[in-house]
Amino acid sequence: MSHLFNKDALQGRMLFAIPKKGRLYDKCVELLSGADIQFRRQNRLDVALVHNHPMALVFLPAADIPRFVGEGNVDLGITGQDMVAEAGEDVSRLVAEELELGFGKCSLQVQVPEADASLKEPKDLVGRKVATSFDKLAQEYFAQLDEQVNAANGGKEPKKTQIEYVGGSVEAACALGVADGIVDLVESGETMRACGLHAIGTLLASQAVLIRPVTPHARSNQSLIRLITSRIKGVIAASQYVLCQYNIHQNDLQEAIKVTPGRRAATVTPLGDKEWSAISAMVKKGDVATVMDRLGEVGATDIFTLALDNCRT
Ligand SMILES: Nc1ncnc2c1ncn2[C@@H]1O[C@H](COP(=O)(O)OP(=O)(O)OP(=O)(O)O)[C@@H](O)[C@H]1O
Ligand SMILES: O=P(O)(O)OC[C@H]1O[C@H](OP(=O)(O)OP(=O)(O)O)[C@H](O)[C@@H]1O
Repeated sequence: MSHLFNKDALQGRMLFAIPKKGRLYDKCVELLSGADIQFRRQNRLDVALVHNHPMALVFLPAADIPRFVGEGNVDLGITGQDMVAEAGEDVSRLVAEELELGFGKCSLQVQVPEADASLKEPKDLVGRKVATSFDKLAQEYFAQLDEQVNAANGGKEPKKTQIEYVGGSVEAACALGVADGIVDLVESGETMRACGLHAIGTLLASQAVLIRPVTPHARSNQSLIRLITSRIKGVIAASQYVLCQYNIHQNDLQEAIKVTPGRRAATVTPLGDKEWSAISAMVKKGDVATVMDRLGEVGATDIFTLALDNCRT
């Protein structure tokens, strides 16, 4: 069998980088399936050829994906916004965010032991030790705080926060005496609480994103990139929206459309009874109950919603 990492096997194929493991992996596989991107990932292989398109999936560490995308080694990629930010300005300026994917939502936060009453805000860590896997972002964040604190001190005995890189299990650093505080990701807060930590500051909020190079590679198959991007947008929209339908009297039509403006515009279909129209419009899943209440108030009848299996936006 020829090796998939052999250049010839990938020749002429659009390359799509996917996190090889971790928090984003399962959601990415689900998304690829929704977009009908068919592949079989062989055990231990980090490249999979796609059966039904001239493309290949490249499974890479989430942290490396911004650079591979920015430098045009791959045509599309999925990673976290935190990873793009941590890759630094030299990389992030080469990366265009095509779409927020609505999963992998978390925040990068400054956390300290709850028991340490001397640490109430991030500035209290100035001059002390902070452990993190996000050393670039933490350096920038604390460099600013150091400057503020030192300026307020009139330049006397300037302090510098020490950022310690750790590759994982960052939450253990305080208990192990490695650091006074940490900068790590928080979603539910369970890990943080289980370790007796609490958050005293936020560096950024993040979610998974579809990214592409700002300057596409000359070899890139632009029409396939557009097709795959549009399919992914459709799968994401279908997961975030429902279709809302109802009937409305002409006198109430304008008010009802204000409640359901749709993504671009609501579809208005005349009914047999000329004074009435049927409306269909996409509504954000989280807004459905309120929108239905409001429609009832403005006189809509026969209001219902339909789940979207897939769509193109
Ligand atoms: N608890 C979480 N909730 C939601 N999204 C998260 C969470 N933790 C991480 N992420 C997102 O997933 C990305 C990858 O994180 P993950 O912890 O899976 O890293 P990894 O180093 O690739 O995998 P592993 O931890 O298995 O080594 C992060 O950059 C972030 O965008
Ligand atoms: O707020 P929570 O919902 O508890 O999530 C936060 C945890 O998730 C991430 O780690 P992950 O579990 O992915 O493993 P890792 O520490 O090996 O990166 C992050 O580093 C936190 O430890």
